[in-house]
Amino acid sequence: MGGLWEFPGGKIEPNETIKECIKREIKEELGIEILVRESLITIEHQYPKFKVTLFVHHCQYLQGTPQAIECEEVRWVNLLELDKYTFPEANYEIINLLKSSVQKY
Ligand SMILES: Nc1nc2c([nH]c(=O)n2[C@H]2C[C@H](O)[C@@H](COP(=O)(O)OP(=O)(O)OP(=O)(O)O)O2)c(=O)[nH]1
Ligand SMILES: [Mg+2]
Repeated sequence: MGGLWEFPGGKIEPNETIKECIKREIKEELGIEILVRESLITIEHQYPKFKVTLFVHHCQYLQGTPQAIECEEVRWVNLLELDKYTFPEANYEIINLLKSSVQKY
């Protein structure tokens, strides 16, 4: 979404599971291998012009060096640093949940 930071991911293809989709998108967008783990949350969000359902999973890094293959820039940040970045509206629920599920810093 123009000018905003996003978590890597993308649209599900026919005959693909959510976990397969996440693994494929992370490979396509960042060039790294991950293990897709448990669901964190599913969010339905209505933007002014369209509606999305975001299936958010915990993921474990396996191997590779993250590269900005399909975006302008990639950054690996911790939860505190996330506050410095502007995300699409639907993402704030994810970020708040991540923060509340981690021991207070
Ligand atoms: N990837 C991603 N998409 C998000 C986030 N937050 C959010 O609202 N979205 C929305 C924007 C898009 O409508 C949709 C995901 O689309 P996408 O642009 O990543 O899809 P894609 O990788 O398959 O890309 P494309 O084939 O359309 O170019 O979800 C986020 O943090 N990451
Ligand atoms: Mg994408």
